[in-house]
Amino acid sequence: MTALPTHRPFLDLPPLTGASGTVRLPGSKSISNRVLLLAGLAAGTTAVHDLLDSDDTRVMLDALRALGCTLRDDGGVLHVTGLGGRLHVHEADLFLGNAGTAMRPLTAALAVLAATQGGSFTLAGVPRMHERPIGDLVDALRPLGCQVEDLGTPGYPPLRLHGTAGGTLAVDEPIRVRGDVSSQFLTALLLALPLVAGTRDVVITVDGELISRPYVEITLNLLARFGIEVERQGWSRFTIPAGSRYLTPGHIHVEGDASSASYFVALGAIAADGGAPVRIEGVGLDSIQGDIRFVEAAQAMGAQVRGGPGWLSVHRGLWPLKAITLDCNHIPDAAMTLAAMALYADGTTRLTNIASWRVKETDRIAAMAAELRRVGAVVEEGADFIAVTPPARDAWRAAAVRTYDDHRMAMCLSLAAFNPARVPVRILEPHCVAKTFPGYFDALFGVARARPEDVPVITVDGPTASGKGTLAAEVAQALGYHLLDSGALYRATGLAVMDDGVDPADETAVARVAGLLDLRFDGGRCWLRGQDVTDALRSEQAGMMASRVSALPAVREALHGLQLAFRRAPGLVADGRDMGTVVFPDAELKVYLTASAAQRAERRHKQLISKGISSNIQALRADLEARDLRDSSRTVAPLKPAEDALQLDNSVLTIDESVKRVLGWWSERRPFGG
Ligand SMILES: O=C(O)C1=C[C@@H](OP(=O)(O)O)[C@@H](O)[C@H](O)C1
Ligand SMILES: C=C(OP(=O)(O)O)C(=O)O
Repeated sequence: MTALPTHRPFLDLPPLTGASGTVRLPGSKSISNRVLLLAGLAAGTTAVHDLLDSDDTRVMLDALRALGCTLRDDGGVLHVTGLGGRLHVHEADLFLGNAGTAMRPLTAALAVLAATQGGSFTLAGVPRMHERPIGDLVDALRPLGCQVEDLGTPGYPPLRLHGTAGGTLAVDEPIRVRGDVSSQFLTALLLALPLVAGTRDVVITVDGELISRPYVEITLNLLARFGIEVERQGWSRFTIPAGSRYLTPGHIHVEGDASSASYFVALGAIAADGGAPVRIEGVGLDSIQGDIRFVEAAQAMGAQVRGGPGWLSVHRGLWPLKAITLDCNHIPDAAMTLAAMALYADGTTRLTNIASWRVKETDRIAAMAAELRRVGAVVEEGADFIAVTPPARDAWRAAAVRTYDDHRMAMCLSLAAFNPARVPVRILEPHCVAKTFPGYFDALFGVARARPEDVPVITVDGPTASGKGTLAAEVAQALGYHLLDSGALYRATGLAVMDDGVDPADETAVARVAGLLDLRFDGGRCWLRGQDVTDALRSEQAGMMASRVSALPAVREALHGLQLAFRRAPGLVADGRDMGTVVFPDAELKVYLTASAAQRAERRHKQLISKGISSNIQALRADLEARDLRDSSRTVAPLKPAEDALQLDNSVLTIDESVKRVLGWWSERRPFGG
């Protein structure tokens, strides 16, 4: 399982200037949750390849598990052994988060199963899910004989579905469902009703105009993969033939998510102007997802897109982008990305026929209008449209934008960071991307470029054992910034010098070792020449050696470029001894961390004891004082606070208190207010 993003109150994006490189997309949410349900209803085992791992699929997996399906992860391939249409568990309380693709289809499937085999199931979600309509689906199920009880506001989750064994359903007459609020109600019936199509055709008719039609095509496509060939007459009559049974295809592959692709198509259109394109892998022009047609909309705005099976490649074409007016009913999710692209258009972009935006993760028309205005755009909204006029160059504002627990708000608004005014953007509650794209920001920073001088840096300098490593790591974690433990570079040089038997006093030889340092930081571990040296770096011996080699000017010079390269979006926290004075003299915040020698000796003593290493506190203190003296009296980059550094004596502060202090200073310096 991939790690879900850390919960942090905000993520600041520096002004971004360009983009190129490759993004590998996570799996499609719509395909993943349909495949999981179909595999869960079928007999036998289905091997699902490239399944999306996100909030929406986790709630579906939890539900299947609770219902008695067997799930086995085998090196990234999920083997789902289904129920074969027979309930194994007759009572369960299911929590479905904010996943429409879990709530609606499971409601239909469990209503039918409970009504025919007996059982009682409650389906609930997050508070917003309890504001998302489901009445049209309930209204379709009740006349069949399904018992659906409203546990809250009628027409909305939570619901209880129950029934007694041996019940039959009235499916001889066509089953009517409204299609103008969400296509997921029809999808839910199509996925569930093969359960009762044993001896007769089951017909579903759609009342009212069906919206979001391409999602119904995904449903039909995947039903066919599971052996069920639904006959469709226009968009108003669907027949599930008598004798339909879910048959596992054995293996099934989930395409990359076409809605997730839209952010990178937009990125290419806005920012890939330097030769190399933004390449998107995992979804291509052969996709079965309707949102692939976002590509046409992006092309109409000026994007240059090429593509093939499983890939897209995007360049900037027209600039500024061309404003468009578009009926977006066929691409309700990706259309939000057009609203963000509209920030860079040559006039007013008008997106119409998007009333369903109002009943999704949030009221997306209202939310998008409010947040685009916050960055400076002029926005008009109506019941079913939004019209966006970009900010004039000097009207762009550094804004803290709200995301309303809506993944797409966070991803769309990140595109505002390419503004010509070079103002940063603060994304509030950025972890909401976990609904469908947990790694979104990493993917974005993997391809987006910022000018180094626009990337914010916080430096934390101070004497040995002052706790700067811990403080810097915590601050970096809180802000989602990169971390440079510059001491580790010197320690690693020290280790490499010992390894190679180089004389630590031979400046030229040591500098050569430093210049060729093959060092990699990854997930809190550090590899030197392919070997994990995380613990070795912390040894007293490495520390003493670091202090010696770091006094050599040629060594400091050799490591300088390496250190500068850590300054990458979204930002950097750099800890060391000369970060604020020499390496990042333009850092926005410089902290000089101190603690009394007695305190530092005691901390180091405790640290060593906890590792089972005995030590003498007096000797430690003498060592520290000797090192302080050597570090502050050396001629190159002596240890001293930068003139503009803020001093923090943490002798009597807890780590949390120190972190809070630094984050407080930081927020005072940011342009977002509050
Ligand atoms: O069936 C699906 O997978 C979906 C259908 C669409 O919803 P509506 O039919 O409610 O527009 C879409 O917005 C949603 O993200 C996924
Ligand atoms: C509307 C969306 O989700 P859901 O599947 O919960 O309807 C979406 O992902 O944009």
